[in-house]
Parts: sequence; C-alpha cells; structure tokens
Amino acid sequence: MSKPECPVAVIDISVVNKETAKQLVEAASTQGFMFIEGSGFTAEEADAVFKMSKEYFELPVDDKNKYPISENNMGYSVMKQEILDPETQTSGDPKEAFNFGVFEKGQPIQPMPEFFQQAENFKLIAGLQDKCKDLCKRLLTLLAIGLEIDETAGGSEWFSSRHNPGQHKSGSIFRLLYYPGQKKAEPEEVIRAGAHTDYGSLTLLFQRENQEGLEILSPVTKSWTPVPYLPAKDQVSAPPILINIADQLSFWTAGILKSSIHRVKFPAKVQESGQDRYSVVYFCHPDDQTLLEPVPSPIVARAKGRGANLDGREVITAGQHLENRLAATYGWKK
Ligand SMILES: O=C(O)CCC(=O)C(=O)O
Ligand SMILES: [Fe+2]
Repeated sequence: MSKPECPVAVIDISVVNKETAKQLVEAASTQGFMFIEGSGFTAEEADAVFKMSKEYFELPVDDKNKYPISENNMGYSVMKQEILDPETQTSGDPKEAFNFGVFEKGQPIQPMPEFFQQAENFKLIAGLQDKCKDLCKRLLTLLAIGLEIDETAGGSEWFSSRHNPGQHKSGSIFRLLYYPGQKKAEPEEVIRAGAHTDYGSLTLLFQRENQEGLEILSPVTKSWTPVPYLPAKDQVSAPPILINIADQLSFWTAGILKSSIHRVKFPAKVQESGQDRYSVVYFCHPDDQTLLEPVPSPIVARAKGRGANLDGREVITAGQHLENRLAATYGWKK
C-alpha cells in the first residue's frame, strides 16, 4: 500500500470491513502513523480552514491574548508558551495555537473570540468538528475489529462507545497551529515543536503542500523520519489526512498500537523559502470518566505485562491521565 517515497502506509478507509481493519492495525502497530484516503473531507473544507487560520493568526497579538489558554486546555497559546519536550527544551516552541473544545449541542464550551463567532467561521468550525468526530468513530471501530475485541464485551464498539465528545466531558480538542517561517535560522537547529507523544487516543492532522516539517521517531527504523505532504487523489477530496495513535490507545493495548514520538522541524526546502507552516489537528480523547483498563482482545491479552495489562497497577481514568500530561507541558501545578 505504501507509496515508495512515503514512509507510512496509505490506507483507504471508505469501506469498513475486516480487510481495512487489518491494514489499519498493521500500520498502527508498526509506525503508529498512517495516511487515510476516503475520509470524506473535501478540498473546499481544507482550503477554508487554512484560510480562516491564516486570517486568525494575522490578528494583533493583543486581540488573540484576550482568550488565553487555561487549565481546560482551550484558548490561545502565545508564541513559545508551550513546551512539548520539557526535559530537553530550554525555551518554548516557536509557534502559536488556538484550541477549541468540542461544541456541546452546537455551542462552544469556552469564551469565543469575535473572529470565530463570525457566522461563516462558526459554521466551518462546528462542521469540521462533527466530521472529525465521525472519522474518529470510524477509525476506532476499525481498530476494534482489527484487534478482534470480544463481541460479548462490546466488540467493534468497544473503543467508540467510550468516545462521546460533545455529550460527555473529554479532552478532545480541535486545534489551529501556526509556525512562522524563519529564513535565517539554521534548519538543523530549529525545533518548531519539541519531541512528544500525543495524550489522547487518536490524532488527525491536516497539512498543506510545501509546508512540511513533521518528523516521526520511527519505531521500525528507530530514526527520525520526515513525513511528506501527499496530494489529493482528485480535485474534490481533501489531501490524505495523517493519523497517529496516541498514548491512551497504546496504553489500552499494552503497547501493541504505537504512540510514536514526533516533532516539527522545518526541512531545508521550507527553511530556505522562509515558508510558514500551518496545521490543523483534532486530538480525539476518550470520555473523562473512562477507565484505562485492558482491552478484551486476544491479541492484547497475549502481550502481558505492559500498559493497562500490568498486574497490580492502579487503574486511572482518561481525565486523570490528561491532567498529568498537561501539567507537565504548561508547567501547571497538579
Ligand atoms: O503541526 C504538526 O504537524 C504537529 C503538531 C503536533 O504534533 C501536536 O500539536 O501535537
Ligand atoms: Fe503531536
């Protein structure tokens, strides 16, 4: 399935069946990253969200700072505020971001900047969040099928039934990111987003052509591997979306599914052109009260001794796990 120049698999998920599920679990248990075709997102939606994002980040910083990120992980994160790799980084990531919590009954759950309240922007954000939720449900169903989860315990619904963003509280976040280009800096020296794993269950990433920068520490080759931009297969569809497994799915499956370390570091081509990078991310999290207990899968059961399978370990909830990770990232007290 992989195109020769692409280090991660490209999987068409338009059909939900055992064959697609097998391909997804194979990719999720090797690189932990994969491109998805057949997501249902359109080129028009992708163009619109990147246009909105650029307009937002061009606003004066004082305006953006009126809605600062708070302990609920929603709002504006100013340049260098976030430190994704606190153990090795001496200063924050050179990027800005805005985090939206998932709307409840079509309404935001945080104070919204006027810019995002404009009817067209509001409709776009709400619509994209809904599509991200649906896509994650489909991916979670496929992963459950691929892991052969016991039918009597919930089968293909085991993961998806624990994800109800917008109905139950969760850490799910829809995020706009902006990494300003820096023409002069040495490419090798500039880390745009420090090495980290994602905190939830799954992450969806939308990126743009000629704005590459994401690298994964491949569990297969153990080396930093740049992830390319893949063009759309036709004029109507959005380009393939990059998916990665995050901590909670890895923990749930005793490490069988890989939550791979990744970072953002502009390649020479992007560095030389001084090009900015914009990305749009959906972090999918289980409902806060979800217990991170072993998954009833024969495949996971064979991998004794790690993650949720560890005997004698205190079972924590998804919400507690997220609180711990955010406290480290932003220097918040626990
Ligand atoms: O912008 C990117 O490509 C990566 C963002 C990322 O890894 C994150 O925000 O967790
Ligand atoms: Fe990430």
